[in-house]
Amino acid sequence: MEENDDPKETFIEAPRRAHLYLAPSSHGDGWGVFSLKHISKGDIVELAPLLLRFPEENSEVLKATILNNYHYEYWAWNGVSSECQFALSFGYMLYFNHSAQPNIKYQQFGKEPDVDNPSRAVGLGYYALCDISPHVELLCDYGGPEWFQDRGMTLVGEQANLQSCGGTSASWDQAAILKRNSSDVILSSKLCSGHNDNTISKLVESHVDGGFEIPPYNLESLRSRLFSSETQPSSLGFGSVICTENTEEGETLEAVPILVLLKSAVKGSLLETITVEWKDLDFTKDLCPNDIVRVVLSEEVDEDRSTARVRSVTKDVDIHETVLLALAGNLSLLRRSLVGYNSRLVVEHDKYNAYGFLMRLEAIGRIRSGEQVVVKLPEMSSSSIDRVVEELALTGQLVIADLISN
Ligand SMILES: C[S@@+](CC[C@H](N)C(=O)[O-])C[C@H]1O[C@@H](n2cnc3c(N)ncnc32)[C@H](O)[C@@H]1O
Repeated sequence: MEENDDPKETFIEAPRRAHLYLAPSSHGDGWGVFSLKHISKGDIVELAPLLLRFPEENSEVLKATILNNYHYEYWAWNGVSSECQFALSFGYMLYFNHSAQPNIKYQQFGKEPDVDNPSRAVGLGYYALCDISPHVELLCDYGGPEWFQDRGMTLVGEQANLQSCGGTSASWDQAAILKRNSSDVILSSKLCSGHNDNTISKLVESHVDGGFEIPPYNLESLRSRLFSSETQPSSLGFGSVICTENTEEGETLEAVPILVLLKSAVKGSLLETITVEWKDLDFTKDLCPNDIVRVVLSEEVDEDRSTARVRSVTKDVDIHETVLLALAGNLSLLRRSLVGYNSRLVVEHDKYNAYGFLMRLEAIGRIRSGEQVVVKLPEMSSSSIDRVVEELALTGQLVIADLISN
């Protein structure tokens, strides 16, 4: 490789602790996940909790939105039979693209909840199947081409000259690297969601021992997690989002792509706890002339349920009918508060498609390294969350849970 071809030169200064970043993928026209640093075979590349157990009607809701392209499915015992349930992940794992020659694979930590053990919670950890060079896209196997066929999508990138474990030649995804430049690379620069090496080794140990049980969020703990003005982070687990370096007023703590959902789709579901409404946000530009935004939805294209396919469609809707969801990175795990906050969410970008919007977390005042990051949230959002958590407490549903109790 020629010296001036060094792909690293086209990147923004490496961030401090976050090794993963998002950039345009060579697999499809959306984002993909890349690593700034060399990853060794067996390393855990990402670890995040799962939001589990969507009630059946919410699973249908999920399928009718863009989240149909992002959820995980798992089988849970309902006391009589096993049933298919939906789960959503946090962190960057939401943005891993598919390859039949994957270089990462997931491992589940913790055991799924069931009727006898409703307090269990689960996390996912992705680990490297082989050594992976910096700036090579991290790709997992969605379970074959059927995943794309079911959604009426075209699978791309299988012939690309990629480094993968089963792959042949190139150690760099050259085409993708040349396509990128610093302005379209998103770095998770200054946050970590409370997991550290110690947490990871404990998780791995627990898994080897056959799983563990975790206390669920109940009404009280969820409310305090999201709305408390308490500034002391919990020592372990995913509950607290911590700033990893000194940050000045107005600087970006993290920027992630967001998904746009219809408000009617999330109302009353678990998703309501992790979404933000347009009116809760600050906008850096006049984004939506005529208040119209393009949303990606799903629709069933076959009446026969045994062969039903769901495909993505776009629709122009009024922004007041929509909510935004930021699952990648740490934004959905932030503690939200009406008081004692030190950051705010800002929406930035001039495109309206599902891959275009960026949600940026900006520091209000100076934030020191090690400090918990708390985001400002207007009062109205808390009432809807109260309703949801009360319902959850009544039905014993799990919400995002710490993987390790303190
Ligand atoms: C879980 S998301 C992955 C992140 C996505 N690229 C994004 O920007 O949001 C799954 C979606 O990524 C795209 N995708 C993933 N792997 C692909 C592949 N090998 N070929 C084409 N599209 C792919 C499809 O649009 C799919 O619905």
